Amino acid sequence: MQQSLFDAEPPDWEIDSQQRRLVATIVLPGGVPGEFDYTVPAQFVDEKNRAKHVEPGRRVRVPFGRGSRSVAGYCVRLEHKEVSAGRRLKELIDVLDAESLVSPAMLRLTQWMADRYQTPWGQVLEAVVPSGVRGKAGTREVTLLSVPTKVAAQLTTLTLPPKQQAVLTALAARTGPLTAKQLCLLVGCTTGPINALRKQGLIASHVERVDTDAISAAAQEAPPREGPKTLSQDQQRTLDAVLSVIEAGKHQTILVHGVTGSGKTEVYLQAIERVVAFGRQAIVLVPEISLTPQTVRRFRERFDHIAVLHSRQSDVLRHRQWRSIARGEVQVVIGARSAVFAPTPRLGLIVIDEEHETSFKQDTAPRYHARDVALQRTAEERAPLVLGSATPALESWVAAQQGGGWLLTELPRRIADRPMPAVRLVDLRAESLRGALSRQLCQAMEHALRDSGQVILLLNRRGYSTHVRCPSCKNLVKCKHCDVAMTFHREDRTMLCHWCDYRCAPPSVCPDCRSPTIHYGGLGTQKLEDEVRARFPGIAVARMDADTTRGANSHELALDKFRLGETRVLLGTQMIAKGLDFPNVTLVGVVNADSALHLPDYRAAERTFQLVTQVAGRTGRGPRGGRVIVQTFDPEHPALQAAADHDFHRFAREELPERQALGYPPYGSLARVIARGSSEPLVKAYLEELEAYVRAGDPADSGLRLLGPAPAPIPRLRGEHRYHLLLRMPHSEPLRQAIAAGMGAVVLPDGVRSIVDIDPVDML
Ligand SMILES: Nc1ncnc2c1ncn2[C@@H]1O[C@H](COP(=O)(O)OP(=O)(O)OP(=O)(O)O)[C@@H](O)[C@H]1O
Ligand SMILES: [Zn+2]
Repeated sequence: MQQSLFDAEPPDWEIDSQQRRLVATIVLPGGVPGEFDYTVPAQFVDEKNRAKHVEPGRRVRVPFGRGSRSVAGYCVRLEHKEVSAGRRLKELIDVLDAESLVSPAMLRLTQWMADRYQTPWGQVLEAVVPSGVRGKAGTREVTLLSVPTKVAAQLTTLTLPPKQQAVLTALAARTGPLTAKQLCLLVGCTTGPINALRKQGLIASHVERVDTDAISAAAQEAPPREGPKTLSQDQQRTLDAVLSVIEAGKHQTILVHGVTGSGKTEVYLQAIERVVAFGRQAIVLVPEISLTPQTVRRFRERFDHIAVLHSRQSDVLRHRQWRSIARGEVQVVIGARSAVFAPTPRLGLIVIDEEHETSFKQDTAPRYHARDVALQRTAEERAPLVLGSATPALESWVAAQQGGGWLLTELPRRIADRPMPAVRLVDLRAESLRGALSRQLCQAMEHALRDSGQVILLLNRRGYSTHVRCPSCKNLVKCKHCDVAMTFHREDRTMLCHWCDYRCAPPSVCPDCRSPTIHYGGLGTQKLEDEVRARFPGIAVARMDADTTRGANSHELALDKFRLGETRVLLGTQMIAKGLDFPNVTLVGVVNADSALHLPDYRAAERTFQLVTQVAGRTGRGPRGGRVIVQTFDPEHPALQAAADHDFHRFAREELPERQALGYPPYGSLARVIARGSSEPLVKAYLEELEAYVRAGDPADSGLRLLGPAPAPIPRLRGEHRYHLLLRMPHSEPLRQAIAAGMGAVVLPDGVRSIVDIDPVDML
């Protein structure tokens, strides 16, 4: 949608002067939709002042709206246009960036995202360019002085006052430019003679951005170099498939389905070596949680120039890395989902490891999925995309079947033909459980520890007691602001809401019926830790969850201790479930496999399959083998049965027909509109109106299905009521159009906010 901001009455003298004008098109970062045109004054196209040159990808300042408020926006287009008769465009006020923040390719990508995720283009750009880059963190502008070549040639023929002569000679003798301050120090003068020389045009100046300090970002010590490993047959076959696409210089998506421990990472490394040999760059996306020192080390052992991007970096470091990547100095960028926007000048390959992970989906606007963005980017920049997983997302799996257009390669065996670990499902209904650990799991732990093996225990709930309940009135202690149970954390003796972080003291009487007894039920990682310590005295136990990994390096330190064998039992939430490669782990225990099974989410079975398969994959990775105990109240569940057999094919075969019957992804496209506000009737009424509008405008044969509006599974969050509307259609494009039309037409009442989530992952 092209919009222009015109003044109401053009002055008379403008009307005749219709001509082609240079017009900059601007989008705004603050969520205002639309594109806005401005004319460009001559000073912003002056070749002599590149720092103030207007250019797509730079930010500019413009007068906006009726009051011509000055706002910053991104220039996304620059072209000569007929300015329509009798109208006058406003003028650009200033150019804010001395160089473009985003490449033309990235502009196209963000425009695609804006459409795909129904988010204003400017807002997408603001999210894609890190704040450290926008703020040019760690740099400042300096004015640098130099002697123009013409002047340098006739240096000896000039007659100048002695000080000026000294300054000019000193500056001419330097190979690089200097600041005025440096020059003063060098010659031992004030700025007087320098200014005099600048006035005469004998010294030229230009403005440049420099680092505030000279510390190199690459202070990391390089580990000893490793050569490539001799590949297994499966690995070689997979590598060949990837290399043939790399060499063809085209785009193609390759799904690498390899069981846990089949050596997928080695294949990525060798493929990237080829990309780097071609002078191109690779981007490797990993789930944030897998950004372990182990993964990074494996890349550092192979490549000279690595950039690691993660969420805990300072703005200064992020800005330096961004610039270094943009200059083409970095061979491999490793990072979580936002690394998909790394400004590599010659992209040769994107790899997404553990491509099924939900952390690749962003949960704030723009609600993009890094897999889809990577697909679009590699298609545009004609590079291969490699997706790897032991448990591919069903969307990817279907796309890689016959007719889906992707290539599929499989690694069905582990490295060195190691067997997959035996998995035993323990039926908790048949156990009279005193604590968290069944008799079988305890025995297996004793056995593993006696054999000097190590143990991983997965429990996907942090805290001590996950529900605190009054035994007489049966009421749960809930968060004051959210409709969710609060968790008791024993370390600081507080009740905590995991959604809004609200804390309060544990109640001494029931808040509802004042009964003096309160029951602390439900099992969290803290309680599990206590139980393990009590049952296995003298054994070093470590817990890893969001509470223990707040410190900057705590995650790495905990894993290092486990790798060195100082910790014997590692227990924690899903952050210990994937990516880890510790050969001495001979037992994995899943304390409660059902936690994800009963979520109100059509992917509940898939999530359960993935989690159990991935955590089971952490054992049996060394010559000593390994086994897995999975505790469940639902041992017949097909997802658990398939996970116990490490049988992804069977899981897919059983799950896909159900998805197909219901029209859920991968057989249909899904969107979710969530509305929230303090007034429940208003929130509900808004979605009802939206639902009615979309339904009325729907052609009968579109296949549209509308579900709701209904209260969201978490009906109240941070003091606001939440409703949602689910929309399903066979194809994504018409679905997005229907939503865009509805959102455009139905007025949002005051105090109600709404978001659109295309291809939602979070269903709560
Ligand atoms: N060709 C090879 N020869 C010997 N060892 C190898 C070879 N390829 C990989 N390895 C080793 O095998 C182990 C498992 O490999 P890797 O971690 O890459 O597997 P993966 O498929 O990524 O596993 P997961 O999906 O479980 O994370 C690693 O310790 C790795 O160094
Ligand atoms: Zn809360």
